[in-house]
Amino acid sequence: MIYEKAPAKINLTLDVLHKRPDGFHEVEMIMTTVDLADRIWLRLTSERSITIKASHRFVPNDRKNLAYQAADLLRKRYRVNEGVEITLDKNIPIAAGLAGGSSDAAATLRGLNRLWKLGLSLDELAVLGAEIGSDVSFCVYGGTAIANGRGEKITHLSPPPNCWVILAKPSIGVSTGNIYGQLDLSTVSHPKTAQMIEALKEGDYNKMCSSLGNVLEPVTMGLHDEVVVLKEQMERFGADAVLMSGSGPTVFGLVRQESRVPKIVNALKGFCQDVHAVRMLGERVLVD
Ligand SMILES: C[C@@](CO)(OP(=O)(O)O)[C@H](O)COP(=O)(O)OP(=O)(O)OC[C@H]1O[C@@H](n2ccc(N)nc2=O)[C@H](O)[C@@H]1O
Ligand SMILES: Nc1ncnc2c1ncn2[C@@H]1O[C@H](COP(=O)(O)OP(=O)(O)O)[C@@H](O)[C@H]1O
Repeated sequence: MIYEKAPAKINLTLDVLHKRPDGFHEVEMIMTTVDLADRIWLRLTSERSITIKASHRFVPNDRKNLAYQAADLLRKRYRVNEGVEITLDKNIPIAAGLAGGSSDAAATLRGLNRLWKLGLSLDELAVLGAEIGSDVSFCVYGGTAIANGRGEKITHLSPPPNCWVILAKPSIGVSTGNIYGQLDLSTVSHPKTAQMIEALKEGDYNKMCSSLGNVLEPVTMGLHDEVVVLKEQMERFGADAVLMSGSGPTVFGLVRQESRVPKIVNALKGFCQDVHAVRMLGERVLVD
């Protein structure tokens, strides 16, 4: 039995440069992993099947599950004859902009590489991950990186300065495809990506806070007032800086001073059920 941790990511920046002929958007985004994670167990089975056991009622337990797709891809590509039972203990909110499914797929790739003794490097797993979804390559490594292309071209960056991250997810779901589809590139205000890279390099917390930006935030906010209200409340309760992650609807607040965290969490819990206070992980997965 092999165990893998599948952490969530947040977007410190998310910029869209243009729409591509293949329908995807060319992005430039800085992501970092946080200490809110799904837990995954992989067990060899004698039958050649892939079985998913998921603890959450909104998570599919068939081939629609991204962890299933990761196992199926590896099995076919490397002609593996063994089967696997994948048990997912979900802690990351679903369809939240936190890459939960992508991280499960990435952890499955890392774990099966060990269980099936395939001897692949993280770089090779990241290339395979891109076939499953745009965020899977980043999740293979974790840590902090800038992603280009449709999200699969990864350049590693310095970890963020230490702070708390408060995540709050309103009880609505958004479709990533729909949010990208409604983006009007003629009106976007681009985030300060270069300044964010400097902030990470210098370990400058205040500069990191003032460099946060996400071009998808106004799109999701235009569709869901809950996200606008949540961002305003988090700012009012005292987070140092607040941004929506990915295509949303999760909003995160950065807080440097530990003593302020419980107050902000309790205030948010008054009107939002899904609130987590976590640390940035910052560092990459240690392998190979
Ligand atoms: C917005 C981001 C930011 O990290 O994350 P989430 O909000 O999902 O966490 C990602 O770009 C989401 O990546 P991911 O969720 O893996 O997307 P995919 O499954 O590859 O694509 C879902 C749909 O989103 C759109 N899409 C995705 C990526 C991209 N660069 N351009 C796009 O236009 C396409 O319509 C695609 O059909
Ligand atoms: N392992 C998984 N965990 C969560 N959702 C999954 C998984 N596999 C497939 N899905 C599907 O992917 C959709 C998006 O889920 P998720 O990855 O949590 O969102 P996001 O990309 O916004 O972070 C869900 O609606 C769910 O049906």
